[in-house]
Amino acid sequence: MIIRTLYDIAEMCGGELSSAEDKDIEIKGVVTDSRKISPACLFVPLVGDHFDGHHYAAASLAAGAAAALWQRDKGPAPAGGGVILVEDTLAALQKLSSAYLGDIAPRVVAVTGSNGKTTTKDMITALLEVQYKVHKTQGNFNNHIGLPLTILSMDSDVEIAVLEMGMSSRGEISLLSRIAPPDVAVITNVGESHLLQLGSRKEIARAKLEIVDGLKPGGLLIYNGDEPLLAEVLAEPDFRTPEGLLTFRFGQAADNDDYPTGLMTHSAGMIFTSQLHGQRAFTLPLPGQHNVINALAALAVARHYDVTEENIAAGLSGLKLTGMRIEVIETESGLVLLNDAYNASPTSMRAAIDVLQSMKCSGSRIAVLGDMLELGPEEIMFHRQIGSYLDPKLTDDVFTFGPLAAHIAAAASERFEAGHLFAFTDKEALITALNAKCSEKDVVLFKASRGMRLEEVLHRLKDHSEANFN
Ligand SMILES: CC(=O)N[C@H]1[C@@H](OP(=O)(O)OP(=O)(O)OC[C@H]2O[C@@H](n3ccc(=O)[nH]c3=O)[C@H](O)[C@@H]2O)O[C@H](CO)[C@@H](O)[C@@H]1O[C@H](C)C(=O)N[C@@H](C)C(=O)N[C@H](CCC(=O)N[C@@H](CCC[C@@H](N)C(=O)O)C(=O)O)C(=O)O
Ligand SMILES: Nc1ncnc2c1ncn2[C@@H]1O[C@H](COP(=O)(O)OP(=O)(O)OP(=O)(O)O)[C@@H](O)[C@H]1O
Ligand SMILES: C[C@@H](N)C(=O)N[C@H](C)C(=O)O
Repeated sequence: MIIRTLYDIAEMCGGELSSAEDKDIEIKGVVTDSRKISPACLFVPLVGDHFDGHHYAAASLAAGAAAALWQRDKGPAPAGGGVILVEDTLAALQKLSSAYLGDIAPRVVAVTGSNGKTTTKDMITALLEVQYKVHKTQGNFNNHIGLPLTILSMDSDVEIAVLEMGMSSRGEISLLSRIAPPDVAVITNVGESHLLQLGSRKEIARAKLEIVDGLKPGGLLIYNGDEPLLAEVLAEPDFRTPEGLLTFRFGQAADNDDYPTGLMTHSAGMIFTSQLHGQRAFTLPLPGQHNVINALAALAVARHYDVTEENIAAGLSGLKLTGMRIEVIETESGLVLLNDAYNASPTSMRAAIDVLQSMKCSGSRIAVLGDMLELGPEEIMFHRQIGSYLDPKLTDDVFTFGPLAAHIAAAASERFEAGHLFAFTDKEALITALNAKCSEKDVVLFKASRGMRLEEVLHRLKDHSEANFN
């Protein structure tokens, strides 16, 4: 984490010390939540949708914060610690993080895309950290607040920072790319996430390509070559191509720079070979063909940083994914739960259904699917497409949750026999029905947008299975 004097912090964030006497106060770390104060930290009050952090500055100083930023338009600053006056605390937080990153000067690998940012970030980190001191985005801290906090939590000896950059509107990734100029930028894919705000998939592709706005001269762009929209935007006359841009395309198709040449599902994940690695087989402790494609992007980063073959193998075998991304949970009774409940869009929903429908199962394959949010005016069509994608020969029962997901069930009814589709808008009723339906021989997939909190249903089924299944 950042450790600096208050004088240095003021210089780095463009602020002004309220009192010169405070210049030698030592700051250890940055906190934006008064409920999570750490000794000697800098408290940064942010103005949010529900609270104004400035109301908690005095309490933060009393709780052990050494100093606080204070927005000039918020009246008199609190007593009880050092104060740096700024015009805008969020802008100051971002500027401080950018200055700190410049001081430590690690290599920066930035990861964006509609689906797979967190997964691919975890994979890249797993491959690099065998050979380098790596710092990565924790959880999903990937926006205009999360990225600065990620950078400021980095230690001074980090060699490579793997930073997730998320968005839901144009301009957001450009800002993040300029806060943390990448040496390598990765675009996992272009799906349908946040179509509501972007309006078209081409606009989503343009938003993802904002990641090169901060790319350092001679930087490398690693992108999904199966997505024609990315190549189209890159070729547009008014696309601002960074100086000395290097590119690398990965994907399923054989015209990519790297692609799978062999792929097999096994009990604990996937085994694959790729064009660039000849006969060498990689074991991925994750299910899903989409994760093999993510792994190709991670391998491209590892090769760029000269990670040895043995360290790549060690990294893959030690891979630990952030939770709720097609997480396989084997309960004591034998019931298998696929926790893919962190988020959902049509592309990731199809990928998850592919995993469910490929799983060996002595009982029923059950899909519990919730609303996919922020898809814009064609949201019903997208949900109906998922219903049509489900194969009644490979998925035995479908439970839907939410008003949009009801359209999944409606479309599936054209192929599924009666008695296998169950639509709910009440979470407790869904839980009761699902607990009654499932047995220890089943495999159950859970997938919905973050806003549905579908993991709550998974946890209730898990508890029920532990109490009632033999
Ligand atoms: C600002 C903040 O951190 N808010 C968090 C807070 O929200 P809440 O509504 O409760 O409070 P306010 O925001 O109004 O509070 C303002 C500040 O006051 C502080 N405070 C409050 C009360 C108190 O007693 N003391 C205080 O000091 C407070 O801490 C604030 O600083 O709590 C919520 C629940 O924990 C948090 O969810 C909320 O965090 C917001 C959403 C946030 O942006 N956090 C980032 C650190 C972050 O990166 N969060 C990620 C999710 C990022 C994300 O959604 N990414 C998108 C892509 C980007 C979309 C972009 N357009 C966007 O806006 O995000 C994706 O698809 O991945 C995470 O939490 O995982
Ligand atoms: N390449 C991919 N194609 C389709 N789906 C994917 C891909 N990679 C991951 N997924 C799925 O997308 C969902 C989100 O994965 P992950 O959290 O890694 O992506 P993300 O881009 O960080 O998502 P978010 O933007 O919601 O934070 C999970 O269900 C995961 O299984
Ligand atoms: C928080 C926002 N970036 C997001 O992921 N929205 C999804 C669609 C959701 O809320 O579920």
